[in-house]
Amino acid sequence: MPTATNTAPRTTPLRPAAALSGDGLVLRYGKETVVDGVSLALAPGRVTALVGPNGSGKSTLLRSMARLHGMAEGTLALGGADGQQRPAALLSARQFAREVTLFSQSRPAPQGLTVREVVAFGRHPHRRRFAGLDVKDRAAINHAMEATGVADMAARPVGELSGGEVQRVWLAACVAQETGVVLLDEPTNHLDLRYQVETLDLVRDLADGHGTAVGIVLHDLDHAALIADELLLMDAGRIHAAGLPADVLTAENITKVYSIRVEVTLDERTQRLRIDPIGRHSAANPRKAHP
Ligand SMILES: Nc1ncnc2c1ncn2[C@@H]1O[C@H](COP(=O)(O)OP(=O)(O)OP(=O)(O)O)[C@@H](O)[C@H]1O
Repeated sequence: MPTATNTAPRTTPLRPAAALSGDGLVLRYGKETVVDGVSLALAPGRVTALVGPNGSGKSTLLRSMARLHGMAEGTLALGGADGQQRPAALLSARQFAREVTLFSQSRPAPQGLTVREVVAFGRHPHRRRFAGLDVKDRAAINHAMEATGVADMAARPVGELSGGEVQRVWLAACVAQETGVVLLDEPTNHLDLRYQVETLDLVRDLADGHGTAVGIVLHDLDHAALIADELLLMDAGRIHAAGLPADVLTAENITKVYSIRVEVTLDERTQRLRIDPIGRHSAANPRKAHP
């Protein structure tokens, strides 16, 4: 059953209580509404992927879930271990940062800081004022650097790193924050093949190994199909379809939303969905096959 709708969220008894949920979210820039009445629930141990065309509202939705974009309408709630929901607005910035982290594309490469120092930013919400790093902080930082493949560059200045390396450093800072909810905006962008795969593996590890609720924006539909437990296909600020990847990523849905023909196939051996866009030069294009 879909967990994201354009109206009220639906729940099933089998589903764990949401770690973070948004209900009836209306998001604007000035007078322009860019997300229009979307509800979604991120559950512990599950990966929810947001896909959709450029400008469909994915990043704005993710930012609002991280309290970085004010809501014109709607509510945001955090779930506790007791199953109770608390309005996110009641938490201080520091309390909220112990529960939710956001990885976004717009993070700079801070000059004059080492990789380890940047990853240590992730521990800020857990530290007492003016206190140094304790044993738990150091363990979290080391683990995050290992998990994101930046441990070997721990002492290097971030200003000297490539774009993809800086991205992995910020991803490590998010992992070091040890939150129950992790929001990721296009984390595989700019990464080479190996680190794209390792980042997707890390996301699954967070969900499967730590029970983290993950919300992730992805452009690559093959990746989304591979990693997501649930998928939200956005179109012009609304949810066009939500549910299991195989139910959402149909040729009909993709063609409607992206305005391009596609072939969707299921690999019998691996049970993986494959989405092949049919471009003008594609062999699957009938006009190409029969000029
Ligand atoms: N700072 C801003 N000021 C005004 N409008 C904005 C701003 N940021 C985004 N928008 C508009 O809001 C809409 C949604 O943008 P958003 O970045 O959320 O979409 P997206 O689905 O994440 O797109 P993309 O796939 O290109 O990253 C777009 O029409 C965009 O032009």
